[in-house]
Amino acid sequence: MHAAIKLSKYLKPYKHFAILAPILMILEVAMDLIQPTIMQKIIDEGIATKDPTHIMVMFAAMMVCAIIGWFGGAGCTYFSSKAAVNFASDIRADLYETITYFSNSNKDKFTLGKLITNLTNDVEMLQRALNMLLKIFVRGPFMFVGAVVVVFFTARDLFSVLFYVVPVLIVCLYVFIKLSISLFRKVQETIDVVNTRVQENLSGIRVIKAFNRMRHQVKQFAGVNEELAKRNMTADQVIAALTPITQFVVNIGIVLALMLGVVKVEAGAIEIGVIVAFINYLMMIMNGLMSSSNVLIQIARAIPSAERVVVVLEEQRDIINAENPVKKEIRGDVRFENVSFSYNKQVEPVLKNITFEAKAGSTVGIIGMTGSGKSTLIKLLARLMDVDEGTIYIDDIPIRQYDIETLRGSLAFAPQKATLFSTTIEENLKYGKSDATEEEIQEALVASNAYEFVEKLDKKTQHELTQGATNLSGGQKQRLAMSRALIRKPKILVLDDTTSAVDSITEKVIRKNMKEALEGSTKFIVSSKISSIKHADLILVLEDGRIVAQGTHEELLKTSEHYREIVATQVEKGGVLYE
Ligand SMILES: Nc1ncnc2c1ncn2[C@@H]1O[C@H](COP(=O)(O)OP(=O)(O)OP(=O)(O)O)[C@@H](O)[C@H]1O
Repeated sequence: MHAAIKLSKYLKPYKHFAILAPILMILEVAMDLIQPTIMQKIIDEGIATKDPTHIMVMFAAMMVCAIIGWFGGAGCTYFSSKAAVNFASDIRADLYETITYFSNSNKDKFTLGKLITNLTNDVEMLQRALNMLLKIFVRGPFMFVGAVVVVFFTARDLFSVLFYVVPVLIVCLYVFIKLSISLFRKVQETIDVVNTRVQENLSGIRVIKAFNRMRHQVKQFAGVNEELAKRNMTADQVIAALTPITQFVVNIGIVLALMLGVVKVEAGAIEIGVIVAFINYLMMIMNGLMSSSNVLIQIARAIPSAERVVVVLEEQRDIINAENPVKKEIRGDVRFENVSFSYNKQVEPVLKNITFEAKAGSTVGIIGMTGSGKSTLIKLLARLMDVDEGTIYIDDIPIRQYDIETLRGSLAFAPQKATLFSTTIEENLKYGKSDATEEEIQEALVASNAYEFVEKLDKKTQHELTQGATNLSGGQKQRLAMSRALIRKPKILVLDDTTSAVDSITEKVIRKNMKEALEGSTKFIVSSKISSIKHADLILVLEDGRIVAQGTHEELLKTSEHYREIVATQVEKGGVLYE
C-alpha cells in the first residue's frame, strides 16, 4: 500500500480526469438506480390503471435517464482511460530513465528479466488497476448502498430478504478476494521466471545451438511455462467460480422475495410492481458487490507490481555529480593514486593499490592474466563505478569532481563485448558523435579498418544491423565499435581487448591509423596479446589486481620476470611480436 501511495504522485498531473471520471460514474449509477422505480410506476400506476398517458410519460422519463446515464458512463470511461494511460506512461518513462542511468552496481541488483517485467507487465497492471479504480470503485459501493436505501424506502415489506442474502454475498466475496490475491501473487512471480528464461535463452541462442542444448532448453522452458499455465488456470478458475456462486445466492433471494411478495400482495400490502423493482434492486446489489470485489482483486494484483516498480525507481544512483562539478575541457593527463576497488565489499578487492601516471597523448597498454582486473581498471576511469580507496586524477583534478557528462564526453570507450544496436551502421556510429558528418563517418571507418567491408555491403553505411549485430562477424563488430569510439576524437580513448577477433595484419593497420588520427589523445589499450601493447609508452602488468610491473616493453623485458614469461609463452604459441 505504501508503494501505491508513493506512485500517486504520477496521478497529480491528471487529477482533473481522475476526479471527473468517478463523478460521471455517480451520474450513471444514479440514473440506473432510478430505472426500476420508474418501471414499478409503469406497472402499478400505468398498466394497472390502464393510463396510457402515464405510461408514455414514465417511458419518456426512462429514456431521458438512459441517455444521461450513457453520457455519464461514456464520459467516465474516457476520462478514466486518459488518466490511467498517462499515469502508466509517465511511470514507464521514469523507470526507463532510471534504468538507463543505472551504474554497474545498480544494474547488478536486478535481473534483466525482472526489469523487463517491470517496464511491461507491472506497469500494465498498474494502468489496469487505476482504470478500474476510477471507473468501478465508485460504481460498486454507490450502487450497493443506493440499491439498499431505495429498497428500504420503496419496498420495505421485502427488505428482510436482504438480511439473508447480503451477508452471505459479502462472506463469499471476502473468501474469493483473499484467495485470488495469493493466487495472483504466485502468477506474478512465475511471470518473472518466464521472462528471465526467455531473455536468457534468446540472447544465448547461439551458445545453446553450439552445445546442442536446444532440447534441454525447450524442456526447461516447458517446465516454467507449464507452471505459469497451471497458476493462471487456478487463478482464473477461482475467479470464474465467483459469478455462478453469487448468482445462486441472488436466485435464492429472488425465490424468497417471490414467496414473501405473493403473501404480501394477497394481503394487499404491496403491488406486483414492487416485487419486480425489488428483484431489479437485488441484482444491482449483487452487481455492486461484485464490481467492488473485482476492483479490490485488481488492486491486490497491482500492489506487488507497485512495490516492484517503486524498488527500481528508488534505487539510489551511486554515481552522481559532485556539488559544483568541474566542466572544464580535459587535456588527458591521467594519474591513479593507490586505487583499490571491490565489487563485493565483503570479499578481497579486485584492484589493490593501483598507482601509475600517463601523460596526455601517451599510450598505456594493460596486460595480465584473465580476471586480473584489467577491464575493471578502465571502467573506473569512465566512472562506471567509483573507487573504494585512493584517487583517480585527470589533469590533476579528482575525477569525482568532474561533471559526469564532461568526463564521459571527453572519453570514448570500446568495451570488450562490441555492443551494437539494431539500426544502421551510420546510426551506430552516431552514438559516438550524434552530429557526425558523412566525412567523419568515413574517416572513423578508415581508421578502424572497417571501411572496406562496409563498402562491400549493399547499402554501405545504411546497412541495417540485426539485434546483437548477428549479421556481422566478430572482427567486423569489433571494428565498428572502434569506429564509434574513434569518431569522437576523444581526449582519452579506452579500448578493452577490442582486437581479440581481429587478425594481426589488420590490427597493425588499425594501430597505425589510430596513431595518426588521435595524435594528442591518451590511449588505454587492454589486451592479452603482447603485440597489441608492446608499442605503448607505458605498459602495466596486472596480476591478481595489483600492478606487478610497469614500464616500456624494453624496460620490462629487462626488469620484469613476469612480463618475460608472458612474452615467452606468446612466442612459444606462435604469437606475432615483432611485426
Ligand atoms: N560485475 C561484477 N561483479 C562482481 N565481480 C566482478 C564483476 N565484474 C568482474 N568481476 C570480477 O572482478 C575480477 C576482475 O575482472 P575483470 O573483468 O576486471 O578482469 P580482466 O582482467 O579484464 O579479465 P579478462 O581478461 O578475462 O577480461 C574477476 O575476478 C571478476 O570475476
